[in-house]
Amino acid sequence: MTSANADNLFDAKADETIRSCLDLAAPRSFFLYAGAGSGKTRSLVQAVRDLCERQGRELKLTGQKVAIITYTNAACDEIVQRLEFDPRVDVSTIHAFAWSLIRGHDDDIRKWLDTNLLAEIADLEEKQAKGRSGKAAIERAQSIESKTRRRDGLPTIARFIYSPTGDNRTRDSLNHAEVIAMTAAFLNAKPGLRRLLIASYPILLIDESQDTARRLMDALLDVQAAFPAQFCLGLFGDTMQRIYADGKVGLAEAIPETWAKPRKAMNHRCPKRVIALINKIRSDDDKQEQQARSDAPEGTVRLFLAPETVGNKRDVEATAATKMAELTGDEAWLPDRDGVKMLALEHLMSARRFGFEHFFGSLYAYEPMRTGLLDGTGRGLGFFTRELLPLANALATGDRFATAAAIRRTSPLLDRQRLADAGDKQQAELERAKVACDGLKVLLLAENPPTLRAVLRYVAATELFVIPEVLQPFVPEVLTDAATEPEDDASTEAGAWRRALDAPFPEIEKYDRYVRGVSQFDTHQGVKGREFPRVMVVISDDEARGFLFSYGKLMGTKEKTKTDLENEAAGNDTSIARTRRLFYVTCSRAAESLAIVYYSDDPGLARTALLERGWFADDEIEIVAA
Ligand SMILES: Nc1ncnc2c1ncn2[C@@H]1O[C@H](COP(=O)(O)OP(=O)(O)OP(=O)(O)O)[C@@H](O)[C@H]1O
Repeated sequence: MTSANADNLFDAKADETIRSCLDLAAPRSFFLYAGAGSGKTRSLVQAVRDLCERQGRELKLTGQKVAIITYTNAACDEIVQRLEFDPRVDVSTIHAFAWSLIRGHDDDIRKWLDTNLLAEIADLEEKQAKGRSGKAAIERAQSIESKTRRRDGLPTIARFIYSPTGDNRTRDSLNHAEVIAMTAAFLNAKPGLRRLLIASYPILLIDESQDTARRLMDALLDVQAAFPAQFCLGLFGDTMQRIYADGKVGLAEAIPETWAKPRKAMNHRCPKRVIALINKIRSDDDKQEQQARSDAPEGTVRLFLAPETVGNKRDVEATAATKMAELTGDEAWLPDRDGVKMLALEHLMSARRFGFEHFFGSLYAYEPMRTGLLDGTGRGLGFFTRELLPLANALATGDRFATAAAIRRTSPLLDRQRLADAGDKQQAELERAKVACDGLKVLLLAENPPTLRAVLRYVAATELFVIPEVLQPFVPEVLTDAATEPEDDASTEAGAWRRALDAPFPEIEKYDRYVRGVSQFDTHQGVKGREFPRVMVVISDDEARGFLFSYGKLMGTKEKTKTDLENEAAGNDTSIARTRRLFYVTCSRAAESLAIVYYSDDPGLARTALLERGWFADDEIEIVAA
């Protein structure tokens, strides 16, 4: 047997254990505990495929299914495809799965909401009584009012609705947290729902279980404890990769003795040098060590240090990328090649680097829009990304078919009924559409790209597309009230749009690529479960402005605070532990080479601290720009 083949079998025992657990006649629950790149997702897919081969007939006869819960919609699609759309398997996100269990239980939902809203209102009123007047008090009063209104309206709602991927802002809709909390509560309190769950899904597998909403995880653990012989709960995860606040702390310790606990110790993804680094990062946590494949390349890791105060961060990153190209001999590292996955700490850092900050930052400042902005479904966005952008691209390349297709889809100018009504003036109508497109092309290709506002007005004047309601206030030259909010009012949807419309049109394409996940950029959290040949991790505590993570503390340039020490002593999570886990996730995405660009408050001190800790060798650290 060649050594690479032997590597494939290195953790075969774990797969064998999982295989024996997935048995409809004698199910056994299990927790697969394994580090990054160890093939957890691969094991999951293989185990289900194998089960379908062995007992697929039984599943078909009983109508029972295997349920798989993944973390993201992209991960769902990936697994569905790898299982070749097998109808005996239901793959969904936790939110979609939870909703599938409780949807239609409208009376129970109403009762739960009523009790929950009452408790929330009581809590707010108590705070209001104690608190001082000011902005927080005004917001609390608004919140009390809207919750009271929502509670009063509950009896009139016949059917509650929910979209796992949407904003859920209508009065009959539930929000994400409510669906999770409700499902957990119903599973705890309603034996019928438990029985329905295990009868429909005798096997439930959860990928990335370390980040699964803890309330639901607890409820599922309880169901398993009540029906150990009828229900197999299979958890795949890595506690070192718990990066969302919602995940269950201490999951590994909560697993009952009776469960199988297979382990995998080989990392099939990363080169040797990256594995050595992530083993070091992990050594301050649970000390689990991974082994590289025998055919794994050595790989390259570099830490580029620069001061937080450096003038142009993009120059630093370009210098680092060029240096990586030299070191690895891999030209795909060169800055203009788009071959590197750039991981920033948060979305605004990506928007700044990729060049869509004006548009994105303006809308991102308006909190209620964030979910819709990040998945591209928010009000008004489709007008730019799904209607205008395809037309703009078609016009820019002179593709007449694509141009016709882009306007035919939704333009009122080519509306069938309208053309039919035009009778012998049909030709004139078609000519109007052509003239409108020609004018748009001139506008878009002008030396100075137009603002979104200019494009919006042009489209309204030519009737190329229907203007969505949220953008209508910005069409007239003399603005209506909604569009003339104070300059800095980011707390309203109209205020956010007013500023976003000042962005140049080319930002739309970048924004669109970013949210579709096909750009070079992503966040540290956004890439869990994925892998890329070349990864650049960009770190700047100042720029991220977050309080959840602190690379300064992790890298040894900032002291732990009193709260950190207290949390550590009490066994609670700390910002250092959180940051360490996030760093472990990002570094372990690299399949070939890894660059870390770290903007530090004290690069010299960071260097000394990291050398002492042995994370990097002396010649692997470079201080760029002073
Ligand atoms: N036994 C194996 N032989 C060869 N390649 C493997 C094997 N197991 C996994 N791989 C490859 O290693 C990579 C990582 O696998 P996978 O994504 O399933 O790991 P994971 O444990 O889910 O990772 P992470 O926790 O880091 O997201 C993939 O490219 C996969 O195809």
